[in-house]
Amino acid sequence: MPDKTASCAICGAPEQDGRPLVPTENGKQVCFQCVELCAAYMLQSKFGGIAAERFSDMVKHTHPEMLPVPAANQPSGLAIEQMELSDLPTPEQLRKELDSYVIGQDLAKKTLCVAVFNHYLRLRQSMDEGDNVEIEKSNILLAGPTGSGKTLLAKTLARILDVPFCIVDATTLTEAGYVGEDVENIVLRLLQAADMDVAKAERGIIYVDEMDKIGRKTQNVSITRDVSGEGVQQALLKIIEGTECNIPPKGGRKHPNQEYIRVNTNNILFICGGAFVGLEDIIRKRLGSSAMGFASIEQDRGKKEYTEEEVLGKAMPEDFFSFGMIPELMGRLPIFSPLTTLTEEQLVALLTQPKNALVRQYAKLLAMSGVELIVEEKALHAMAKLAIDHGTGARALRSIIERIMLDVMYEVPSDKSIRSVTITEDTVLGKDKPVIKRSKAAKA
Ligand SMILES: Nc1ncnc2c1ncn2[C@@H]1O[C@H](COP(=O)(O)OP(=O)(O)OP(=O)(O)O)[C@@H](O)[C@H]1O
Ligand SMILES: [Zn+2]
Repeated sequence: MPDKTASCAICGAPEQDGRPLVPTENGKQVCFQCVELCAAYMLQSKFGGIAAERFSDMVKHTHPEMLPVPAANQPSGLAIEQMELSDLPTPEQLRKELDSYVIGQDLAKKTLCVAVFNHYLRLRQSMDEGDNVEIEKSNILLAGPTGSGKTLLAKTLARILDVPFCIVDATTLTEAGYVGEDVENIVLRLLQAADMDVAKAERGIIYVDEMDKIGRKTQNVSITRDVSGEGVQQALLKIIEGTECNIPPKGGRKHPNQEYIRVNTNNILFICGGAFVGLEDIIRKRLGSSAMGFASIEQDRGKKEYTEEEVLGKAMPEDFFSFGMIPELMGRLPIFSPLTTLTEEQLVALLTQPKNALVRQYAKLLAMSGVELIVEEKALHAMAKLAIDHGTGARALRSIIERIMLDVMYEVPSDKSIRSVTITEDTVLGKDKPVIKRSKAAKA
């Protein structure tokens, strides 16, 4: 056992708040933060940021006593069920937190924060007895182009609230009895994300992606059953509106004589997302050319043109019917918010501003070898333009920057003389190499 006056052999921090130091083989001790830092560094350099993040997540569960004590009054990190009403982050606080991870998408952020806040108010209320005004669950539908941040928004909110979260691809689901994934399995996923803690899972968030791909195909004259369409929507509907599920603990097919875990989906918040390509046109058409069309007389007289976000913001349930969405399901997704295509400026911001922005990640990796990374403004714009050409939103940025940084990341660790690396517009366009500065000693 470490003695009372022990301190970390790496950073010198004393043992505090009953957080034990980790004994090493030579009799010294290190603090857990240093252990975690080293492990995260090794994982990150070998397997990337995801591995490091997973490791941190795992530590949270296996060694909660080792973690820094959360600062008082900090909204994030507290389990919802332990929160006093005054501790529940307000929509405004949620929004601020989201802003440090997600660029743009103002309307979606606002809508989500209000909806999520109300959802957890509802949850608290259902725990109070003798109440008779029942607040209905408000699941959320997000529509917007691929790589615009739908999944990121849902995931980030779940992390801020510290509730279990899982992502499900709607196209992999089938109704019970068909080949594919049973809809109930998505509840199992959430349960797994909650470490099989049923009470915790029942307060979690499930993000269902690719909702626009499970439309019923009425136009289809085929006599084969519509396995991926309406049936899946019906099955989803049941879970979304709230039902008692019997989950086989190992997943897969149900067997008789198997023990099930009962999970009630009443308080699980569903956020559904899809690209819904063409939605904007459908809404413009419905609203009529006199109201918003390109050739409208008002517009000729100088009335402003409606933006993508403004038009999508006027979406009604019936606009989704032409995607084959069944009315009952739309009725269970009463809150809707559009996301917009990220602009060049927003993509540039995305590269540099969020806490885990790509450029920041590379800068940090290089800094660990004592090398400074400089990315010129023009280079950032060139990357954004390339990403726009790809048409996959922010998703293209990662592969673009990875390609640019490959040689640098390869060379730097074995060349101790390198002091800084500058990425120019020409580097991005493939016309030139990154500009590398070396220390004077090495030059001479
Ligand atoms: N608005 C944004 N702000 C910051 N990062 C973003 C934003 N949009 C997308 N990204 C980045 O791009 C990646 C893909 O985004 P995301 O998975 O949220 O897209 P999506 O809208 O869900 O697309 P899809 O419909 O294809 O699932 C994310 O990992 C995220 O880092
Ligand atoms: Zn230390």
